[in-house]
Amino acid sequence: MKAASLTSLLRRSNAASTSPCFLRRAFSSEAAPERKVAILGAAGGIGQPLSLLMKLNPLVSRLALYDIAGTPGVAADVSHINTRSEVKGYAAEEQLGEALEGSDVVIIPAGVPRKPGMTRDDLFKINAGIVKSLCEAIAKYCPNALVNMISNPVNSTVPIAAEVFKSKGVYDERKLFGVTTLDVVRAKTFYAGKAKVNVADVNVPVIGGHAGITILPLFSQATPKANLSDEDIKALTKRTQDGGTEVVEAKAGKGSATLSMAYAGAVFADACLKGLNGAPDVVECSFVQSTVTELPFFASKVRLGKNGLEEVLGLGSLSDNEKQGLEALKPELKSSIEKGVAFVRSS
Ligand SMILES: NC(=O)c1ccc[n+]([C@@H]2O[C@H](COP(=O)([O-])OP(=O)(O)OC[C@H]3O[C@@H](n4cnc5c(N)ncnc54)[C@H](O)[C@@H]3O)[C@@H](O)[C@H]2O)c1
Ligand SMILES: O=C(O)C[C@H](O)C(=O)O
Repeated sequence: MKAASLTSLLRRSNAASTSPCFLRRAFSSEAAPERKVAILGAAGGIGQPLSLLMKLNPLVSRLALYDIAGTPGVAADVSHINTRSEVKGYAAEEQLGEALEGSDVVIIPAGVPRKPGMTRDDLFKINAGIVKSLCEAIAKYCPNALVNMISNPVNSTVPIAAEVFKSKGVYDERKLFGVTTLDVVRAKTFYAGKAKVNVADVNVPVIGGHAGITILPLFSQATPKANLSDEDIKALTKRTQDGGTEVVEAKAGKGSATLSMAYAGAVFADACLKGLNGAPDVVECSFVQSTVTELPFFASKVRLGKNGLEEVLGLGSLSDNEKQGLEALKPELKSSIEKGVAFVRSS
């Protein structure tokens, strides 16, 4: 596939929230401001295709690729692509500061993935420490950057990041995002298949968190409307909640979703960049600090703008099953959030 057609794919994926007139300006690199994006974990299963997709994004002028292993090869490879951004690879911990300095957006897919039989929470032991140390560096070198947290368990790693930033005196809730876009991507794909509508026209909000039943797709708000039975909606909900496990099992020990996640991560980072650049009506779902429920963090539709998170949007009206799903997810989400907070406070 030619680079031009991949970038137009990214363009189309966000077309619902932007006017065609804006798109013409935003995707002309001459008009776009300088923006640095850093990817931490850039040589991994997600990191590599995500690096490729961010290299294809004309809103990026500098791309910093950081990993503790394998970065030089990935950076050299990606840097040969004839698109706007200048690529630099950073391979060792002492180079992390330089990788981060001046970043507008930092994307974090660093950490271990699941194997069959594991929950996302089983990754906490290893990934909590990785995320904590990376966030300490972000607090030091680019405290104003928007942080896009991909590393699992997202329900805990986002609170970990918040606590680290608070402890360093740099926390700004408008800058921290748990990336739940893959849940939306899946919900759209599965809904389009069942409803037999064009997937490019589909919108489905997904709320809650990013693990099992904490992932709550709101198919009652899906558009275009389709006359699906309760059984169909239940099956779609379960498939969306189990989407990650479906991939983990299919990969049979060789990791979890990487390509679809790279796509989802690129869509969300693109939305952050558009917001920073002043595009109107940039709306995505994300796991953020929130007051829409009694939980301190929650995924819902959010509006992105020049300062990052401009507005956490309400949940809208829920079906009875969705209301039950919302109450059912709260205890698990609460305990995952508390686990992340406690990890930082006790260390
Ligand atoms: N949010 C989501 O929807 C979503 C989707 C898929 C995967 N994930 C998560 O993303 C993470 C990465 O998955 P993957 O498949 O890319 O794993 P991977 O093992 O293929 O890659 C992880 C990369 O992180 C690097 N890394 C480890 N410690 C690091 C550190 N301290 N600093 C910088 N880099 C470091 C490794 O060297 C490796 O290259 C996992 O935790 C996975 O569960 C999240
Ligand atoms: O399922 C996983 O472990 C990875 C990721 O969270 C996903 O949803 O694919």
